Amino acid sequence: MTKLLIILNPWAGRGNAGRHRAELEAALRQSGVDYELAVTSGRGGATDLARQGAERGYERIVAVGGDGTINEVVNGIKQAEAAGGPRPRMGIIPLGTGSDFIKMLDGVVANDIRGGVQRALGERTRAVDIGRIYVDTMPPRYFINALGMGFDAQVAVESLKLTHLKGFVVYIVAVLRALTRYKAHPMSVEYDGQQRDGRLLFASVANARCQGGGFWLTPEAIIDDGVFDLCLVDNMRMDQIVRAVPLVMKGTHTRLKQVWIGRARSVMVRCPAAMPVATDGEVVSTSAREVRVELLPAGLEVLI
Ligand SMILES: Nc1ncnc2c1ncn2[C@@H]1O[C@H](COP(=O)(O)OP(=O)(O)OP(=O)(O)O)[C@@H](O)[C@H]1O
Repeated sequence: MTKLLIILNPWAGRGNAGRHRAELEAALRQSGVDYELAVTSGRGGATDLARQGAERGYERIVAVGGDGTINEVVNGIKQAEAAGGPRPRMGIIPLGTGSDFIKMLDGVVANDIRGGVQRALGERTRAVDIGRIYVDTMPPRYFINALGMGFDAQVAVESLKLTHLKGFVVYIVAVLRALTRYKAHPMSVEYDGQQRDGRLLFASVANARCQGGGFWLTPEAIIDDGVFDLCLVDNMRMDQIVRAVPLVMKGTHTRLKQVWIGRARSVMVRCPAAMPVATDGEVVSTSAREVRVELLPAGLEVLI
């Protein structure tokens, strides 16, 4: 009989996930499934729990939280697989702030606990692409939604500091803070053997269309097409960025002359002055000089 490992990040959605714990357990009990509930105690906790769960033979591991929790569970599953273990399938019960990744999954809506439990127990899966990144000398990390380098990663850095705010306002305030703090540096982007150099505001390598809690940076991306969508943005003045923000929220920024959209399977980004890097909204480094990205086609089965 199926046994689920449920990994709950109580802090996701600024405490929204923790407040739904009783409802989650009631839905699990009602479904009759055998499950173990593991609660994270801090950053990186969901990665350790997912890796240990995979090593202990769980075939289905369910992330309960936002994109950061999903990212950590993906990392745990992929780490266990890289060490020679089997690859469990991942379920998602979305209780986060932005929950951008689930916007790619038909019928998956935020805060739908019963629906999430049903999907975790069902047989429908979607094999989605996964990104693997090597940042300077750090061990590899994985992402499922998007990788940001430069200004968009600085937005993630700022949003982590805004613990007193909730919802979409977190990202708007984080953008405003990043605007006053971030300085664009020369970057060199190599993608599938081609190259673009310049003083970039940011470089984003995306698997999905939406990131940062509602910014449709790569509006044509498809999570299982075997290729990344790239969005490179030349440096802009502050007033130009402020005018571009509402366009990015609709995905219509792609017509701006400073924006370049492309596709690639492998990407290398160098920034001698060092840049912030974030995957799925989680800060990986605040001072990276070299980031290598590779695509793992159909790298994970998501229970849908
Ligand atoms: N017990 C905990 N206490 C505090 N923070 C935690 C705990 N467990 C995990 N975290 C951290 O919580 C952060 C936020 O998680 P997550 O991204 O899932 O929620 P969110 O930011 O509200 O949603 P989204 O990323 O979809 O906007 C992650 O950086 C994670 O490492």
